[in-house]
Amino acid sequence: MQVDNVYIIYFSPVGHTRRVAETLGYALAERLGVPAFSMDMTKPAKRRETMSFAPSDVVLLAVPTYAGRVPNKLLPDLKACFRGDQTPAVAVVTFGNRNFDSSLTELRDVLEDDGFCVTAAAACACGHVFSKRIMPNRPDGTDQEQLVEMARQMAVKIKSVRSAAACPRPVIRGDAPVGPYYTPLKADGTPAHFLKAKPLTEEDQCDRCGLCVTACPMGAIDRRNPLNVPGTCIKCQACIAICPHGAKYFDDADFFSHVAYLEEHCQARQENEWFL
Ligand SMILES: Cc1cc2nc3c(=O)[nH]c(=O)nc-3n(C[C@H](O)[C@H](O)[C@H](O)COP(=O)(O)O)c2cc1C
Repeated sequence: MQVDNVYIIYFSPVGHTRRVAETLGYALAERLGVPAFSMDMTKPAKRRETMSFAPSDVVLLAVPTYAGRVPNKLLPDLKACFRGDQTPAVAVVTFGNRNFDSSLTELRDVLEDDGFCVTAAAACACGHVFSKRIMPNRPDGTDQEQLVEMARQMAVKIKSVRSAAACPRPVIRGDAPVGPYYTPLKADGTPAHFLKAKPLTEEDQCDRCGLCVTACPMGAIDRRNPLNVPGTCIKCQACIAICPHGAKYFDDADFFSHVAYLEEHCQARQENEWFL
C-alpha cells in the first residue's frame, strides 16, 4: 500500500496518552519511511475543526479509557471531526492498570463509521490519573520497547497489503461487542457515585494564573474566576496535574473511596495488548 504520511492524533488531558501515541506513531512512521505529524485534540477548540484524510495517509487515533469505554463526552467530536476515505487507521487506547474493557472496540467502530479502515489496534497500560500509587511510571522502558515492536509489526502488515480496504480487520478480544460502562466501586465494593463531583480550589494557594482554565478539555473552568467551575467536569484530573501550587483538589467521599478501591485492587501490572 502507498503511504505518504502518518498523522498522530490524541486526546490526552494528563499526558499518558500523548506519550504512548507519539512513541508508537513516530516509530511507525520511521518503519514506513514517511513523515509524521502530531495533532493534539485535547483542547475544545481543536475538536471543532473537521479533518479529512486521503487513502495514502495513516491515522493513529489515541484516547484514554474512561469507565471501560471511549470518554463519552468525546464521542460526538470523534464522530464529527474526522473523515477518512478508506484511510488506514490504528486505534489506540490507554488505561490505568484496571482494564480497558470495551474502549478499544468502541474506538475501532467509531473510526470505521468515520470512513477509516482499521488495520491495527493497541491498548496500553499507563499510570492511573486518579492515583500516583497506581503504576506512576508507566509507560516505562519496557512499554517503550513494546511500543516500538508494535510499530514494527503494524508497519509489516500495512506494507503487505494492496489497499487499506483489503487489509484484514483486527479481532479485538474475540470480537466481543461493546459492553456497558464500568460502574466504579467504593472500597466496600458498592457503587460509587461521583458523576457530579467538581474540583475545588484552595483559595490562598491559587494565584489565578489560569493554567487550569486552559488545561481543562471541557472548557469548564471560568476564565475570570478559576475557583468557579460552571461547566461539565469529566474528572480527567488535568487541572490538578497542571496546577503548580497544588491548589485544585476533589473532596468527594465516593470519589476517594473509589480511589482507595483502585489502589487496593489494581496493583498487579497489566500487560499491553495489540491486535493485527
Ligand atoms: C474518568 C476516568 C475514568 C477512568 N476509567 C478507567 C477504566 O475504566 N479503566 C482503567 O484501567 N483506567 C481508567 N482510567 C485511567 C485512564 O484511562 C488512564 O490513566 C489514562 O492513561 C489517562 O490518560 P491521560 O494521561 O492521557 O489523560 C480512568 C480515568 C478517568 C479520568
